[in-house]
Parts: sequence; structure tokens; C-alpha cells
Amino acid sequence: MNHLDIPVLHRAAGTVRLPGSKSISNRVLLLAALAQGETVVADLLDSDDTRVMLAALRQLGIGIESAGADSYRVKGAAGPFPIKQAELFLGNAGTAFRPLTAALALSAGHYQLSGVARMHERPIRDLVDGLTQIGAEVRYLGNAGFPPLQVLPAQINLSAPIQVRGDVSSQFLTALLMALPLMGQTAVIEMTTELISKPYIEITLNLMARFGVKVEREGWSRFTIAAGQRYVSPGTIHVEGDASSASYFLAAGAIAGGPVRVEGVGRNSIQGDVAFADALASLGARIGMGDNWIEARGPLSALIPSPSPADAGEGSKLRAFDLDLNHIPDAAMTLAVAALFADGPCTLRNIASWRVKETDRIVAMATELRKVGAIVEEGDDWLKVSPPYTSHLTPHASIATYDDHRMAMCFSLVALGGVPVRILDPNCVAKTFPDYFDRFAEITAPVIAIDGPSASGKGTVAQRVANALGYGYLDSGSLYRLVALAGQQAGVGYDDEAGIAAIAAALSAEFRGDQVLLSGNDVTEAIRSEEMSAASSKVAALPAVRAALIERQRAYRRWPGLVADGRDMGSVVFPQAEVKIFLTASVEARAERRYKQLIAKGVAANIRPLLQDLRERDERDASRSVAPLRKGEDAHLLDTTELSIEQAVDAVLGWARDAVDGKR
Ligand SMILES: Nc1ncnc2c1ncn2[C@@H]1O[C@H](COP(=O)(O)OP(=O)(O)OP(=O)(O)O)[C@@H](O)[C@H]1O
Ligand SMILES: Nc1ccn([C@H]2C[C@H](O)[C@@H](COP(=O)(O)O)O2)c(=O)n1
Repeated sequence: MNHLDIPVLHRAAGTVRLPGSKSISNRVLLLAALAQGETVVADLLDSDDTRVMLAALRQLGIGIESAGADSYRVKGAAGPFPIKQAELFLGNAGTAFRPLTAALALSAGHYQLSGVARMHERPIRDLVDGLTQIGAEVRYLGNAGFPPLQVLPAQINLSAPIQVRGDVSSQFLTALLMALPLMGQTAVIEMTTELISKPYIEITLNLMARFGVKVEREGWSRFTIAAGQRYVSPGTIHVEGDASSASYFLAAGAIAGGPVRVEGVGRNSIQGDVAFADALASLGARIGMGDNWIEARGPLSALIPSPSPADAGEGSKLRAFDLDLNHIPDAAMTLAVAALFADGPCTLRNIASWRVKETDRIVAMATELRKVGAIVEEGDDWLKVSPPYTSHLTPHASIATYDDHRMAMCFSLVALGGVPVRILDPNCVAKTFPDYFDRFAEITAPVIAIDGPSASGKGTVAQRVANALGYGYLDSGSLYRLVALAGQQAGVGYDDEAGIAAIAAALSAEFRGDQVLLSGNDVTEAIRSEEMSAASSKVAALPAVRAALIERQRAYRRWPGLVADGRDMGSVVFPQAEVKIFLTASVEARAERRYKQLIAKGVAANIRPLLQDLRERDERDASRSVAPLRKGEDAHLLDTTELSIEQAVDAVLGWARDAVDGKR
């Protein structure tokens, strides 16, 4: 079976831009499809579940076209779907299957809805019963109470309140609420049981209001949609980041030092899962929150006095918990794995809905947590997780993921316990977060940042250190050199900041071993010319160019680790690097090294102009306004004037070892 091995991880720190919320994406797509007018949906989640919804809406006659990266223009039908006959395959996307069932039941057509085998095991009776009460014709094509379904035209009658259960899935109520305005008449829904996952209904009501339909509610038991309301496009709507997806990164920050910041959700979020941050805080994690970001750090250690609050708490445990998690069922899974890092047994209560999700998540979670050494008890709607008696997790566990994206993402956190872990079928994360593991690596892979002036030897040393550790290597200077060359080829002046920044943003660069390619052409030698050395120093001084390259550089942070060299690796690009080194040598020694390097390549050289050129570049790199070259207070100074390459490499490896040992 396909798998991903995650190495031992010691620290989590960095920033993650979240993908769009799944819950909001699929609700907004459906509302936009039913609304009058065109809606631009920006920052839509790009994942299996949203692709399923987009495909279904297109099949049902809704015009949807791309409006840029992750943005779509949806031409609303101003009412029920125009296509009256269709067979829809909806994978395992509950957020597509349930709402579409209700909307199609009111669209007066002939439809069939099916999904993957697991979707056919997920109950839908409560929704079908609700629809049947108003005269809708919805039939089971397999087992009664479960998909696949057939929907037929019917006479809808809304004269009596619709009675519906709310204790299996809140998606049934969401489906009815979103579909009923299609009838234009007053509609009333009454809950016959306690409603679970209420924050998801708040998302539904909030988004319906943004499309012009207001729902009156009496507590959580009765909902009224007044006659005469219909969906009208709000114009453009932005999908906020996914708060459930945020939980893995926040938990990583809480478990392994932090700070880890997620961008895209914050105190202005309409998603209930932002309450995961409160749950983490109750475990002792230090949480910060802004309008559009949340940040998590490990708890302050009560036992070990720390020199400063910023250093405090790394390695200290989370507090054991006993929590009712009915309001955050998805993010609650992350807490089950976080329990491995708590100081005692942890109980998760009121999580019965786990049993009817992508898999029976109570069984799956208990089974897999036991593989890493946890002691787990389970009940109908609860789970009790005790960390291993020895406090040591079992290394090399193979974690089954049950075609459940959240199982795969949650269990990546195990590696922060100092043990390697294998995630089976890791691609199941495509349901909601296709590049999850890359993003997780970007906050957990260790980084050794080596900065210093030209010809100091940082590239040579960095490459050897990377080889010795089996890490990846980033020569960030070559990116600036590539930008300079691409600018020259395009005829853009080096003082045209916007023009050069646009080239940097679209740079087609590839590193193949020692070869450097620009738009597919080998430019390994071309970017090393003295002309490009000078030009790269000029483009590197342009703030917009630096900004355009920053995320590209961070994307090199992968497991098992990265050695990055440049001028601002430790100060700007990887401020959370485990080891920071300022590697230098006297300008005379550097000129001599460059001279020997050129002569060895058969290039005629003269020491005086080389000295002069290095002094000029030093001056330009150190005096620019953005990310100037200088030694940070947290960087080790390595003056190699009198050192051999081997001695310099040994010094760096020593610091790297110390940094890892300090975190064990
Ligand atoms: N400690 C050292 N002693 C002697 N020579 C060294 C030492 N370190 C590196 N060199 C040599 O100096 C030359 C320049 O090194 P290198 O290209 O690694 O520098 P750099 O700092 O990465 O330069 P640039 O920033 O211009 O890319 C190489 O030929 C390398 O072998
Ligand atoms: N992180 C970086 C890397 C490089 N630069 C600048 C400095 C140089 O003038 C130019 C080329 O770098 P080199 O290949 O000599 O390391 O790019 C920078 O500003 N920031």
C-alpha cells in the first residue's frame, strides 16, 4: 500500500496559509447556483469534495467558469436547477450529497444520486423523512435509509411544519434550510431531538443571509423561513480558511513549542471550529488570535524556570482534559491525538457523530492510537485516551487511515513525540487538503540557515552539511541570479521594480542535482558569470522582488530537513530555524578563494578587481533597506578565514547536533 514515512520531528514553528473551508466552499457553491445573478466565489477550496460539487452543479446546468486562481464565476439559476434529468456521482462528499438531495427534491426533475461504498453506508433517513413529509418523492435504490437515492418530480406542500431529527447529523437540517427558499413559501422546520454540531447550522444561516434569505429561529428547536424570500447573489464572496484544517497546525504548535500561526481564520470567523483554539488553551497551550489569524505555542512550564517567556514551555506537557466536544466534532479528532502529549488520561465526550463520518471514527481512532502505545477505552459516544505509561510513544507504527482524510492528518502529529510514524494511504487527504503534508513539513522540518557575504564559503559548507545529514539544500542566491538573468533575457531594466518582481513571481526555475534550469534551459554556468553576480545583487535590493520569492524559498522546507544559504535565511525566510550561522571570512581570504575558483574553471582573473567587486557587493547587500546582510543575535559566528572547509563543516554539524539534543 502507498505510504508516507514521517521522520522524528522535534519542533513545530512557522506560518501556514490555510486552504479554503470545505463547509463554506460547498455551501456557497450551492447557494450561488440557486441565486439570481452572478457570484464570484474567491479562495474556494480546491479538493476532492469541492470538485465533486462543481462537477455536479455543472451537470445540473449551472454555468461555472474560472475567474483566476481558486476563484470561480457562478451563473445562478435564480431558482431550481434547469436540467431536469441527471445521474450524479458524489464520491464521499457529505457536504455535497445531503444539500443536493434536498435541492433536487424541490427541482421537479428525475435524478439519481450515488457515491462511493462508504457513502452508501452513511445514514440519510432523517433527511429523506423530512422531505417526504412535504410531498417530495425520494426513493432508496439500495438499503432503506442509505444512499443511493432516486429523486422524482413531486407536488410540494409546506402547510405543516417539517419534523426532523437533529441528533445524527446537522447536515440534514442544513440541507433542508438551504433548499426550502426555492419554494418561495413560508416553511417551518421543527427539531424532534437535540440538535448536534450547532456551529455548522450557524454557518448555514450566516451564508443564507449573505445571499438574502433570513431564517428566524427559536433556540435550536424551530426554524422559520418567511415567504417571498429568494437567493440573490452578493456579488463576490470570499471563502475563509478552513478552521478544521487549522487544528492540526495549532496542535503542532501546542505540542512542539511553536509558535505556529495559521492565516485565513481568526476571531472574525463564522466557523465553529475556531473554538478548537479555546480547547487547546484549556489544555495550557498559549493562544493568540487576530481578525484573520490564530497562533499556538506550547504551555508555560510550571516546573522549569525559563530565562524568558518566549523560551519557556518547550517540551512541557499539555494538561489532561475531560471535554464535551459536540460543538467541534471534526477538530475534536485532533484533540484525541493531542491527548498522547498530555500529563494524564483525557476524555472526549458527546462525539457520537464520529460513528457516521467517513469511517466509524471512534473505532478507527481507538485502534490506531493503541498502535502508538496509548491506552484507549471507548463508549457509544466517548473516547478515553491515556498516554503510554512510559511516556514513550511506540516508534514506526503503521497508521491505517480508513479513507478518512482527518485520520491521516491527525496522526502526522505523532512524529512530534520523537518517533517516526508511517501514514498509510496518505493521499486520502485530497478530500479536503491535497497538499497537507507539504504544509505540515513547512512548519516541522528542521532548518539550518547559513548566511554570510559572497565567497565566504557558505554554499560549499551548506552543501556538505546537507549531504552529511541527508537534508535538502537551498542555494537562495541562485534564485536572485535567475531573476537577474530572466530580467536580462526579457529586456526589463534592473531598476524596474514592478517588472522584475513580476518576473520573480513567475520564475520557471528548476534544480536538478548540480544543474540549474530556467524555463527548461540549462543556465548553470550563465548565472555564475561576474555580470550576473553584480546584477543579482541589484535585483536582490528590490523589496518587491524579495517579497515575490519568499514563499518559494519556504516551500523548500521538507523532511527530513533543509540547509539553506543566503543573506536572510535566518532573519527573514526561516526565522524559526533550529540553527542559524553567520559564516564569514576576511575580504582578502574571500577574494583569494574566488580567484582560485575562477582559475580552476579556466577563467582569467585578477585579484584586485575581485577584491573591489566583493567590497561593493558587501556594501550593497549590507546597506539595502530590506533584509540587509548582517549577523543576527541568535546566529553563531563562524569565521572561516583560518579554517579548512572540513573544519567549517564540523563546526556547523556540531551546532546542529547540539540543537537537536537540546530538544530531546
Ligand atoms: N573554509 C574554506 N577554506 C578555503 N576555501 C574555502 C573555504 N570555504 C569555501 N572555500 C572555497 O571558496 C570558494 C567560494 O565558496 P562558495 O562558492 O561556497 O562561497 P559562497 O559564500 O557560497 O559564495 P556566493 O555567495 O558568491 O555564492 C569555493 O571554491 C570553495 O571551495
Ligand atoms: N538570501 C539571499 C541570497 C542572495 N542574495 C543576493 C546577494 C547576492 O548579491 C546575490 C547572489 O547571491 P550569491 O549567489 O552570491 O549567494 O543575491 C540575497 O540578497 N539574499
